[in-house]
Amino acid sequence: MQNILEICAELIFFVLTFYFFFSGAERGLGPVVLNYDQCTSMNITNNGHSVVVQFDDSDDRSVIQGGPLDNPYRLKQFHFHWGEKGCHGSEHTVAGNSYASELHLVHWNAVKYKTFGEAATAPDGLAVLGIFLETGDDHRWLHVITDALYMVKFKVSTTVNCFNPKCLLPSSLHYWTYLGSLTTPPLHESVIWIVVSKTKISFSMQLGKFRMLLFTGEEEDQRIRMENNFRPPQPLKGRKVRSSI
Ligand SMILES: NS(=O)(=O)c1cc(F)cc(F)c1
Ligand SMILES: [Zn+2]
Repeated sequence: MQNILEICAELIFFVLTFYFFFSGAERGLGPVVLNYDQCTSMNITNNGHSVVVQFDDSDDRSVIQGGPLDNPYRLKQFHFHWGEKGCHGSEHTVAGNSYASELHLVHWNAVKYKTFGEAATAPDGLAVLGIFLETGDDHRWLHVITDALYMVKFKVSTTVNCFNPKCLLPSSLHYWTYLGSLTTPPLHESVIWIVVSKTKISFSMQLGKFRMLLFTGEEEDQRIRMENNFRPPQPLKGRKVRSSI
């Protein structure tokens, strides 16, 4: 009887070791690598929800790869979420703490899918790099974007040439990653989230320029300020969050 129990215990130990070794739970996360071309930005748009800078994604000139990603993902656009005051405005929190704003760099899996729209509905379709913004000294390169915001106060678009968003990113990209969803409707569960742990972008006067934007168009009677365009964090519901550190 004793021998049978010992054999069962060894068998269970072997199965669990095999699972953890091959499940990837222990596999280290490598660095995330950004290869952005200097001149693929096209325009900046107030789309009535946020301010979005869109990129030419017809080829692989601007991609993100490495880390949790199995192949390169093409840069499509970046946009921001922010609050009306204080340190509320980010869509992720760290140990329960939120930040004034959060930058999202949106990429799509052009290796597996033909269009962004198709990728946006697939579980491995999108990779969004999230960077926290906090109030402090104004950021030397963010002004290239914030100086253009007056041109898109209403729901309009204007050109932006040769803006490489890599200038907004921290030097060391330590991150957390998990499988999640778009944070705005249609909320597709199609995002590999990569949230940078070290805030880099600080802004104070510049944040005020985001809060001067309007949700409404020039032709509309109402003038509604664009603020609090963030979705509060949602329950993890069993999602595994992995750390690169
Ligand atoms: N906020 S988000 O990055 O999840 C996002 C990205 C996107 F391309 C479209 C969306 F509706 C929402
Ligand atoms: Zn977003």
